[in-house]
Amino acid sequence: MPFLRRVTGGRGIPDERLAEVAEHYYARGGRSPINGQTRALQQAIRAELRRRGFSTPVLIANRNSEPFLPDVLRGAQDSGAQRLLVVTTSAYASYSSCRQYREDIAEALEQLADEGRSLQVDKIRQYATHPSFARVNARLVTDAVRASGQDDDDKLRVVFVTHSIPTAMDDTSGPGDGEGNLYEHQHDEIAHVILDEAGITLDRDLSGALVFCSRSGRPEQPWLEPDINDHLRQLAGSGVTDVVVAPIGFVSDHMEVVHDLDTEAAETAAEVGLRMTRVPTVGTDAEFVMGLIDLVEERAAQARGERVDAIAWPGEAMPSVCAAGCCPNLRIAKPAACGQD
Ligand SMILES: CC1=C(CCC(=O)O)c2cc3nc(cc4[nH]c(cc5[nH]c(cc1n2)c(C)c5CCC(=O)O)c(CCC(=O)O)c4C)C(CCC(=O)O)=C3C
Ligand SMILES: [Fe+2]
Repeated sequence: MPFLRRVTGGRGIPDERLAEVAEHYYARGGRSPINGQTRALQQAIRAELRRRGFSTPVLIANRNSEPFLPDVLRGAQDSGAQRLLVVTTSAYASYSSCRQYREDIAEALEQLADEGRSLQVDKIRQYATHPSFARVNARLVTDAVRASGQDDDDKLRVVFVTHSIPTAMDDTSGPGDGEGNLYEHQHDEIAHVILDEAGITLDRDLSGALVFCSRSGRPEQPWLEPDINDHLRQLAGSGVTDVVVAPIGFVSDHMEVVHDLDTEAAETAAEVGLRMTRVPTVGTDAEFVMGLIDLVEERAAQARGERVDAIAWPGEAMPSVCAAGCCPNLRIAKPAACGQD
């Protein structure tokens, strides 16, 4: 509950919802698998850096549980660090998946400034549009479609899933000079190229849809839809027998995946008679990790003032330094690090 209260900090998520979510954690020993998964990613990043000849220390900091960001920054400075480069475990644009992290970095730096400390913190660009991310997801979906054993294209659907967010948050996602809705748009584009790639590799005419999980908030507040469970019920009545569920919105098999998909959505699928194959998240896939370290090198080159060609697929590269006012906090304006504002 203390963790859940920190996550939702004053955002009007009803207590009943928190009590319900707490049960998902209690059912798994009172903790999330995300901690172990983040440590595995830390090791994989460290190994890839070593392979490229860098001995840079790799630290973990959380927004809502130990080790907390300000403590980690303080510790890093005590051991001699002057600059840090942030890699978030979150790929897409939006307030929840990008700016909120930047606000927490700014707040931590302010705390340190009050203690007379100063550190420079930069961040790699959001990597949903770095080619490695879509490529790894396409390979994982291809393998899962093959493993499903369903060869009839009419009977199989790929169900792409991401975290629902309030529609008001999606509406303002993006650099601000664009049309908004960049969160949903980036997912749509990735879902499309994955279907294309998997279809080409398997010589099949695959179809699928983008759906959402883990909605919270007040019922009267609109969030992105359809919910995966409603979508599965609908598919069952349309001749589909097999679903391949691809959690493209997440980078590890954390609680949203093991509970909301592997438990809840799997129950719905069983109830309506659909066979469900769940695609793994990118996790510590070597190609994904290499992509992250390519971005680390890209950001370092930018910091040295070198011209870099920021590769992207699908869509456009997100900036390493976010635009002023992008993906705004809809409740209170707060300072955010790693951006023009
Ligand atoms: C876009 C997005 C991502 C993906 C990008 C990213 O990864 O950043 C994400 C990831 C995650 N969300 C997580 C956990 C939770 N999110 C909650 C609540 C919320 N998430 C939101 C959005 C997102 N969330 C939003 C708009 C809310 C409403 C309240 C608010 O505006 O803040 C709540 C409160 C209870 C509830 O209502 O469900 C919990 C416990 C965990 C940890 C899982 C674990 O422990 O294994 C992870 C990785
Ligand atoms: Fe969340």
